[in-house]
Amino acid sequence: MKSQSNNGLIVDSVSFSYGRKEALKDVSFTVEPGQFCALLGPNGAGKSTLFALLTRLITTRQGRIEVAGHNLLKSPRKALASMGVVFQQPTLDLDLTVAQNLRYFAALHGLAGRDAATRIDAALDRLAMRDRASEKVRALNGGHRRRTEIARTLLHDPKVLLLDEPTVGLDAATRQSITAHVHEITAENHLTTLWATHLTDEVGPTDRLVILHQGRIRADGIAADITGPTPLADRFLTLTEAA
Ligand SMILES: Nc1ncnc2c1ncn2[C@@H]1O[C@H](COP(=O)(O)OP(=O)(O)OP(=O)(O)O)[C@@H](O)[C@H]1O
Repeated sequence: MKSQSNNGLIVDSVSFSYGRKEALKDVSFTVEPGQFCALLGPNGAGKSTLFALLTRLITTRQGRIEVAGHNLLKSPRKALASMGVVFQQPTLDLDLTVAQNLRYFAALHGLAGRDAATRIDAALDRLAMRDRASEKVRALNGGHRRRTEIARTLLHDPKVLLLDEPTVGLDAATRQSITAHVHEITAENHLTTLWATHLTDEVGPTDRLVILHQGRIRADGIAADITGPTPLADRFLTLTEAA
């Protein structure tokens, strides 16, 4: 996989250690534009460490990361500008309305006036949140807060979407609806989406699937090809039981 490039996401031979603790060991995979890729791993697999590297909260010189054709180490601004991120912990201001949260974020990206308003309306429409634009986030349930965050991350027209366990704490129906929204957005806008989760029911048979365990990739391919006739939950247990 050396030195090839695409407009999606490339993770090439990436390793990272916290002191002597190796959290990622020679991790390589690529996600193409238009693809929804589930990054599935149990607690401690290294998902958050990989997200921290992808968003440059931490850095490593071991390996290469490319985002929408931009090398994260050499062109961090362009790489980060191409990226939309939903972190595991919600980052909305609870005392602002949905629209105010989005307006603030748009301003951070240099978007204002009619352009910002149009983008905000379109993003809220996309997540079926337009009728809640003037509600304070504090009044929303967990699912609507997550939708607001996903709408917010679409405002600057990112090419690559990163979502770190975005359904944590939500009920099954809400998780299903948010997963479906993100699949649709990925296909419609030809986005490259990386969705970290430890829940096998969030992975569809046609999804791209990367299974991470103890910092190493245990499987990479289309989910149905990885599982064969075995249910994913069972296959996942087998792959992650092996040390
Ligand atoms: N700051 C840190 N210092 C030392 N070790 C760490 C640190 N952060 C994470 N680790 C270790 O690195 C490994 C990977 O952790 P990471 O949080 O990336 O996994 P994860 O897949 O995101 O798990 P979770 O689903 O529990 O968030 C784990 O063994 C964890 O204990």
